[in-house]
Amino acid sequence: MQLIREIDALRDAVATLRQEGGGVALVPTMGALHAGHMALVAEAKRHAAHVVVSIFVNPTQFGPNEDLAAYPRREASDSRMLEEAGCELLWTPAVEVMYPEGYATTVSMAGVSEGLCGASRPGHFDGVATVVAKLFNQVRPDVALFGEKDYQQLAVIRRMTRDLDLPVEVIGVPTQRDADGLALSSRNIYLSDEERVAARALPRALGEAARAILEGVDIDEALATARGKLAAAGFDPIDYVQLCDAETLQPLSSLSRPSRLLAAARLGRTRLIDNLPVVPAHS
Ligand SMILES: Nc1ncnc2c1ncn2[C@@H]1O[C@H](COP(=O)(O)OP(=O)(O)OP(=O)(O)O)[C@@H](O)[C@H]1O
Ligand SMILES: CC(C)(CO)[C@@H](O)C(=O)[O-]
Ligand code: BAL
Repeated sequence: MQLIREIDALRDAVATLRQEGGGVALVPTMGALHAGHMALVAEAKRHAAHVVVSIFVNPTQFGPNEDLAAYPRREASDSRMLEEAGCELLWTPAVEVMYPEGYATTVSMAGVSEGLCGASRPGHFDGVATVVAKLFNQVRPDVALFGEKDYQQLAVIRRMTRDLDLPVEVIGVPTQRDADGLALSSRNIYLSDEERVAARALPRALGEAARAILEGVDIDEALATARGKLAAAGFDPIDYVQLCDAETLQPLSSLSRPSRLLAAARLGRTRLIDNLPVVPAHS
């Protein structure tokens, strides 16, 4: 595996891979890799002969009071995991390479980026859309893979790719979970042992709410019950528990079309997110 830090070297290395044929897949990450990331790498290998992974803790997607400084960085173990998984190029630009002196461009969109985490994390999705657009231009992959764990992020990237006519197929990968259902996430490392036990209330509350809604329980009642379960488990604040249109992410008051149940809440110093599909049988 080649570890590359400069754009010219990246472009040369990707051109060499492309000459071999079979296509190029990109898996953008912020490192501190776990089985969730490795699921994306495994899926990438099913779509292209060559897998490029980026590790870049993108400062522009962190708010002023968020955990940019504390965000886990594990370069050595990340490299080992990627080498073993068959990744051929690891793109790890420095912040100054990604955002050089004089940088002044932001990719921003309306709609899917505005509610949910867009409301809780002002500017977050501008940061995400901008860095992913840059990663797409730097690597020029045929396919790019993102996790459904960050469902709103996936929707933002799909929207951007369509709107800007970017020649990249965006592929979503199902959320990988721990044995007790908690979505794998780099930030789970922040949880104390006690908090880690309490955190399982998030997937459980969402699962129970999804089942209730499919059984005809009033949506507002089901969402309020889920919020109550999270509060009882120690989550505070609860940023949102919301049933949304699966594509537009607009809030839904009836189960009229394929939907997604999304939640974000803080447990101690750790903000956790999760989401589940809610698809009525007749849809
Ligand atoms: N449990 C998971 N299942 C599927 N995909 C995942 C999972 N965790 C992360 N991913 C995906 O991996 C990619 C890189 O995410 P990132 O590096 O931010 O890791 P993370 O675990 O999401 O970290 P964080 O704790 O900051 O949310 C994203 O597309 C993300 O959706
Ligand atoms: C997509 C991404 C790599 C952009 O920094 C990040 O938001 C992430 O890891 O989910
Ligand atoms: N995968 C999540 C990226 C973030 O929270 O910034």
